[in-house]
Amino acid sequence: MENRYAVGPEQTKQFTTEQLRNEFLMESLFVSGEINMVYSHYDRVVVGGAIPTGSTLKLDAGDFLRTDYFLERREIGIVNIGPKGTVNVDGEVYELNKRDCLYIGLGKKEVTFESEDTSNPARFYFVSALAHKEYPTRVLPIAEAEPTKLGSDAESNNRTIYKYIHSEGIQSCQLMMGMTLLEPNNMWNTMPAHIHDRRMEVYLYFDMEEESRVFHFMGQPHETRHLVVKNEQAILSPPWSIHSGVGTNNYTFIWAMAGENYTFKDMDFVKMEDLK
Ligand SMILES: O=C[C@H](O)[C@@H](O)CC(=O)C(=O)O
Ligand SMILES: [Zn+2]
Repeated sequence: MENRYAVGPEQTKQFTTEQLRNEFLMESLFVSGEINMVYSHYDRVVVGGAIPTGSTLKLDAGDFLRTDYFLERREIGIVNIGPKGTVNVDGEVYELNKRDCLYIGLGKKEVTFESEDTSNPARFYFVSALAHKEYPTRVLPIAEAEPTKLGSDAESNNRTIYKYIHSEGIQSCQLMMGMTLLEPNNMWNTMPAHIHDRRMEVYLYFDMEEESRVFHFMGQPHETRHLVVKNEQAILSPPWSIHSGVGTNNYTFIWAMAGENYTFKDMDFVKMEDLK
């Protein structure tokens, strides 16, 4: 578990490219045969990746959380971004095909990840937030997630947002999670940009070619910076920051939020003349 403290906008202004990347970019969540996690102090979310290639990989609190088990005080959303795999939750087995989501509620003690075919392993992405009560553990296949069409070809941002965990989908304490698919030849996400000072957000970019890059924009609207992102890398987006990107090729991303309210539409859109 890697620790990341929360930094503020005034400090962030002074950062070099390397410092920006160290604070906000998670470059190596996905490593074959490993489970890797980052603990962020923005709303205390844990972001992780697991690629089970041999035996199962266990979601473990280790000595970092100082709880007896990972979900003792937490809930978690998991999306498989690779070939078929299973998640075992206290003996109950959940199958996840590519793009399916599993939510596990507070208090479940043992969570393990497994691939159906270890030579072509599953790739589990997850985001966990603090929880105050147990909501039912539930799978939502991508086909049953609620789609919302946004953008247009003319603006190069024609895309569909699928919501998995939110007030009208899988219920949770504070975690919201979904996936955005761009139509072919559309490269912009979340432009016009927005901020929501009441919630932090995590972005995972994937389904990208090795040579493709996303230029992810962050920062206060009048003080933007960018991060150059490769396939299966994730971004911590502070509550004071925009989060928007443009790719050199098509890509998909998973967004997750945690924080004060549970209102997906709570977003303050940034006027174009205010972006600097
Ligand atoms: O607060 C909401 C999140 O930023 C995402 O839902 C935005 C997004 O997926 C998009 O516009 O493409
Ligand atoms: Zn947002």
